[in-house]
Amino acid sequence: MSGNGDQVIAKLIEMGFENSAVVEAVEAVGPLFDEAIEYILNGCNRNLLPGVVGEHKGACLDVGCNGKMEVESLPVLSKQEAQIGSDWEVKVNSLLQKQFGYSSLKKFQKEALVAWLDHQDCLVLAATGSGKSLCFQIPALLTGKVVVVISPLISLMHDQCSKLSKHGVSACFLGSGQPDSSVEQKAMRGMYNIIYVCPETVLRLIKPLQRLAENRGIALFAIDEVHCVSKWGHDFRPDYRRLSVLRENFSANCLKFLKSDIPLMALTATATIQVQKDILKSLCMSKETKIVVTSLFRPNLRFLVKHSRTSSPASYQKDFCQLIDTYVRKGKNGEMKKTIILPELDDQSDSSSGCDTSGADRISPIYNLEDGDIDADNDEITTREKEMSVEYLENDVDIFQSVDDWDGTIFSLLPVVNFMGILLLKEWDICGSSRITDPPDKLEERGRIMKEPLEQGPTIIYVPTRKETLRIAKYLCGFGVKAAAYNAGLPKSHLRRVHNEFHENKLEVVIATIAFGMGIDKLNVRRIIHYGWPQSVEAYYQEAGRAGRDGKLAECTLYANLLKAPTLLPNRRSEDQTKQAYKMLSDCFRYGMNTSCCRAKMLVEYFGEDFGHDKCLMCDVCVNGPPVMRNLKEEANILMQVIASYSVWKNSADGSYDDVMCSDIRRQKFMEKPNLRMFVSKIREQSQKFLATDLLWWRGLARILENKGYIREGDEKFPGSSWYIIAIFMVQEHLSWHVSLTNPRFRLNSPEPTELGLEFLQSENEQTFYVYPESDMLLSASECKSYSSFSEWGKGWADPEIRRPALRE
Ligand SMILES: Nc1ncnc2c1ncn2[C@@H]1O[C@H](COP(=O)(O)OP(=O)(O)OP(=O)(O)O)[C@@H](O)[C@H]1O
Ligand SMILES: [Mg+2]
Repeated sequence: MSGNGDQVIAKLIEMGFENSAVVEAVEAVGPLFDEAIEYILNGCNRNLLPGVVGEHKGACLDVGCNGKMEVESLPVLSKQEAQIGSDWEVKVNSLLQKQFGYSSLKKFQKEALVAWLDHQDCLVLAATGSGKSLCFQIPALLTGKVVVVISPLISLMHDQCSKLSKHGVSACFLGSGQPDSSVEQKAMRGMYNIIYVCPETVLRLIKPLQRLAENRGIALFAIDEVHCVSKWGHDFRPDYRRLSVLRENFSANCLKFLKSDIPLMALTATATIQVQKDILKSLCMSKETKIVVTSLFRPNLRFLVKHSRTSSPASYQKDFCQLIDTYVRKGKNGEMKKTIILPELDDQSDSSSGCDTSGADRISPIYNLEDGDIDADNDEITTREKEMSVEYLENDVDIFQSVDDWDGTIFSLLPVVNFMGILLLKEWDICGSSRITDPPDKLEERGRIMKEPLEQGPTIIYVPTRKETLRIAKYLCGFGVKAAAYNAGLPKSHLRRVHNEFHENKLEVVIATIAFGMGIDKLNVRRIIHYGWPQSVEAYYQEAGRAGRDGKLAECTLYANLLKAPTLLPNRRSEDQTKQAYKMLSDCFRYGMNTSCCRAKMLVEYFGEDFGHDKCLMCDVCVNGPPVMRNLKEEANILMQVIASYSVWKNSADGSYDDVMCSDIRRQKFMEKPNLRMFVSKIREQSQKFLATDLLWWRGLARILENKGYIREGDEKFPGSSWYIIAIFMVQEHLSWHVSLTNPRFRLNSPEPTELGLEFLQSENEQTFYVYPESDMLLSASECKSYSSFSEWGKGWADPEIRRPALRE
């Protein structure tokens, strides 16, 4: 990043660097942000300050639930340079029981600790809710040294501090959200066992942290939610990328008093293989980094996808009827609490105008609102939203229960050699409670669990825009559901209250944007609803991971308009980031379109895990079975033909395409900007049989052909992209084939048949092409009223009676 000198100076000062140091750095390196930071930090290296800043007195300060500090004894085994003997496991188990009330470490936690004991860097890839936090909390307790945890959200840091405080562990968080200005100084004098800090702040604290390392000692740098490092990930935070300074500034080379580099421990639940590689490289983690991997499979989560137009009151009525029923109609003993008559709503009406809420408590979806507090029209989820969520802070949240019902049952332990030739510990660490303790291959047992009703518990509804959080909250409140909106544009007082009441089980439903997600550790969330397309599979799985952290059955439902391709939410992105964002959106779209593959399998395999089974037996695909396979040889042939002949024509301009292009203008347009619509109209001109076949249907077929490797995007400049999804955008937005992403000159070429595709076209003997039609194909066929050879399809799909038997052996 570079900018004008004043801007760079202002930003650096805002980050907390000293005025004089900033000015000196910018004078030395020019208005270059990264270089200036490096200059300042290197300056730190040159001028390491000796001496004790503060004395560690064997006492620590806890952030109590009221925000006050209380002095407590340090639960440490010894002071600096603790001798951790071979009996470390015994010590850890005793600490675990004493401090947390857990009986033992989970297998993956133990592996991460072994790496740390060996002074090794470690990358922990473990499922949401599996207990990654403990991997970096234990080293602090075991040594009495400080653990510095880099975390992306202040709300998350605060939650963790509050929870630790409940367990009698001293912890604090630093940064813009810290109301007490003395905490930072105290932390740098070694008065807390665990310091949570956001990346922006850690960059400015390098020098004091080096002093801390010399005095009390730093046992470990933990980088939580480390997928934020990677621009290939779903939640890229540029400041995370600068964390390579930790390796540079806390190595034995740099700090002579260290015997070995201070180890780095990086943790996440949602990193694809590409992201994992990027993390290791970006953080300059050691070549010897130990990678601890658990299965990302969450066996107690049931995944479903449902078609809904979303964001209209008519859809709310259809989609939330059951939810309202769950919370409002059933009282404590199962009897009706109050009668709510669901009103007939018309699509245009205001979300709650037609609701009969007589007798229902009127609940406001927003607390403490003053006029002008909400900009309901601000639909954008911008970088600012994330920043605001970073700024948001609760002072009085201390509501977590101490629960010990997560059992690390290991199903298999198989070493796998990963992409770097590093030995991976691959384990099935199933986070089940007593209700779900069986491995996924015990079909009958899982089939039984699947049929059981969900227990009582709250719901989180994720929506793409701030406006929708308000609309849906208002709609649900209108029926007496205790619901509240949560988005970063709302006043902090409201957000604090929602956070509190959600954790205290006073709220039944929270309707949130992405501002309410990462790391939230509430045990009994029973439903996660995504209302509208998520931006990526990673974000989806991360948010879905808030459900069922008690190990009991929970449901994750994606409601999306399966007839409409998703769109990218506005955000500032570079060209590369935009391409990547489209790629991730396209993967998410595939997940929604899928009708034949187990959803849990699709999700975990997205992250590079071999699921090892065909079915989870709980998701909608496993339960309902795939639709009937269809022989689409004829349809595939004709689509391939028009694409292939276009490709030939484009290369040789032999005029064959002219025959079907009626006007010069159209021909010209097609020549320059071919799109699926035009291919389809060409098919319609060639064959009466396909006159009524919907464009959406062809779109689905094109996707299947691409998946089979029969067609591909011709432009190598856009690797990994799916041309079909771009085509969808174009069809919907009436855009040209020349897609303008961030760079208007960016150009996509037309799809072309692959060699495999050409072989397929020529294979006269190959009479069949059986495929599972996907969601858009089925829906478009079922909605098609006029003549269509596919008109029976939708019926087949909708009617379970004529679906495939659900659970095949
Ligand atoms: N060894 C253990 N035994 C029993 N329970 C544990 C153990 N370790 C952690 N837990 C529990 O697991 C739950 C989830 O822990 P944590 O928040 O660390 O998960 P996480 O892996 O960081 O999830 P996410 O990826 O969503 O942030 C916590 O409620 C914690 O109490
Ligand atoms: Mg976590």
